[in-house]
Amino acid sequence: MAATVLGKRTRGAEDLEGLPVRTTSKRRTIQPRALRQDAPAVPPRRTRSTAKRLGQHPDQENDDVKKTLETAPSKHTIHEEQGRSPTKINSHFRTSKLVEEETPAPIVEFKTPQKNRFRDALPKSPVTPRHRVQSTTPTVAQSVYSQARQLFARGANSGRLVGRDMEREKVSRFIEDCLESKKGSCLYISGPPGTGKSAMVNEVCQEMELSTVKVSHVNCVSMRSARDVYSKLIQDFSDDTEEVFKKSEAERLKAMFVPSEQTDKLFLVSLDEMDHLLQGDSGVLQSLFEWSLHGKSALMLIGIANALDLTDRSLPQLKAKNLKPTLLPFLPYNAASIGNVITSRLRSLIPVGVDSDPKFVPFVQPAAIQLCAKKVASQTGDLRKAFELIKRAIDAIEQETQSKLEKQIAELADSILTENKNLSSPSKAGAAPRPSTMVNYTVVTAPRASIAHVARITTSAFGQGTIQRLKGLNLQQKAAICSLIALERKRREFEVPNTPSKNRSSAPTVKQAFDTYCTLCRNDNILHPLTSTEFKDVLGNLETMGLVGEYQGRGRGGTLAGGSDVRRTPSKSGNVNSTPHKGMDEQGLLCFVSQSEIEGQIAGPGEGILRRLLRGQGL
Ligand SMILES: Nc1ncnc2c1ncn2[C@@H]1O[C@H](COP(=O)(O)OP(=O)(O)OP(=O)(O)O)[C@@H](O)[C@H]1O
Repeated sequence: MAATVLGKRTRGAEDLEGLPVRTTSKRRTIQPRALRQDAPAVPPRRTRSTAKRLGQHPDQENDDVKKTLETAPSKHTIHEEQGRSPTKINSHFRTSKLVEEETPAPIVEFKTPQKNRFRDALPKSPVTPRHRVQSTTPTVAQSVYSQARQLFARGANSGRLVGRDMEREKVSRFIEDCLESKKGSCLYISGPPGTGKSAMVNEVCQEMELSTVKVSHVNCVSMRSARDVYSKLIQDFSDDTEEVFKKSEAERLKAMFVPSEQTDKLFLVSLDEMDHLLQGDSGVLQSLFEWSLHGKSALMLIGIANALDLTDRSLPQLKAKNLKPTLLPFLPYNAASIGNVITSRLRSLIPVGVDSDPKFVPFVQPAAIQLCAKKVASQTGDLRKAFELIKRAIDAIEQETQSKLEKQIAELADSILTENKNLSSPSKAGAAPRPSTMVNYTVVTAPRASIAHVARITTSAFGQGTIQRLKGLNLQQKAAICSLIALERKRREFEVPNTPSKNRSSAPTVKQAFDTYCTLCRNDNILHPLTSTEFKDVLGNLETMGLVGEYQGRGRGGTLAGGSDVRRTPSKSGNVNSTPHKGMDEQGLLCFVSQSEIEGQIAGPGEGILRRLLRGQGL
């Protein structure tokens, strides 16, 4: 027996000779080739060139090799050897001293394989996905509408604030004055939610040179208690760890904000939603205001909340001490300002260099923006609400466009199948219009949300159904709706059934609506009609309520309700304020109220008049 490097005892050549061959294990019966006396040595491989050098014909050489291979143990034998455990092979070679001497083979190092042979076969072990992997359809997920939607998502950073120049100026001046005088002060900004207070303070602070000032923006909603504000300010401003155990946080802050000695250090603290601090210890807010209004103050304090009189009401001691913060109220946005913000955000999506009409607004038609703006301005003036509505309008037009495309594709597939069936007819496949896909649309060409989309959305968003709004109408407003419904019904009756008619895809104009209204009113002197201007004002009011809307034309695959008109002629699209007025007589008009809805709401005074108008006799 001989020992292997690993100390395992293996059988030497001598031992092998004396031992009986076990027939049960085939592997063990096979002797190493080197030990087999009958095994001829495998000649070294020779190439054609070496054969030539030796003066042999290459084919003769091949013959020799063939013969040798016939007599030599087959490759299989070698495989069998290779199939052995490397440890065994290793020990085998070490014990074959004789062989080593005769044929000095290169030392081959056999590594003991790890148990798991294929452990490292893959660079990363595969993991079975736990959830269904969803493949998103690029046409929908990455459509051109996505970027528009993102612009109106909550917290989206979408460029500089639009308008609010006076407020911007006041905030900047407050900070500049403090910097110049090297003295702190206090500014209290109030206003309803979504009026741009926080955004304005952040923007001004970012745009100003405040490298010499220590700045901290605190959102008081995120503070668990009023005292947490102290901790936050200490954390942001103080690097003096020595005083931690000597003084309270309030004392340390006071020493910083009202320094006993003259110092150039200035601190800027903005407290957003600061009314939250009043729920707990109002002393914290009181102290901060007092420090900022102190004669030696180094604290520029900007407090932000909704209530205009918060400082007077909740911090009465300030008044008692004759300390008055500068007040800056942010008034709610009016319809024009809301419209401007939305328009400017949408227009920011038009790529630089794209030649477009300066009045063109992508994704949402100007009239629809105006309706949204008017709606929001009449309710809260909260820009966030307006953004939400526009986002939903974009969703709606995207879905509508997508389903239209799918319908077109289905129709195209149908027509191809029909043509294939009828092989005798010449193929028109080449002539069939190819439906475009969502990815083919650009910011400029994508169908836009219309006033009808926004009307539908505002109706559900403001929780007031059509019925509710109809109830609040006066007689003339109801009369206008009744005559519009009568006119539309009459137009439908004149249409030839089952033929795509021009009439069906167009809407009555404002002029037609007015003429109809006058005709119906004068019929048996039912009602004294309004003048044209008065009638248009009535339509304007109804439009603001989302009961009627401007017809936007058919455009690219547009529908009566939500069609897109990508590039309308300036004369039509120039009407940013979509309220019908003089010169807009040819403007198409849509009524979003159905006959059954108005019928249910015309009970009471003037019911007879309205019913007769609705019947449309004499048209
Ligand atoms: N003039 C503007 N131009 C563009 N975006 C604006 C404008 N005003 C407000 N916004 C946007 O409206 C959203 C709400 O603004 P902000 O948070 O500043 O309102 P706020 O008055 O502080 O409301 P709250 O009182 O609820 O905190 C933000 O996304 C902001 O970017």
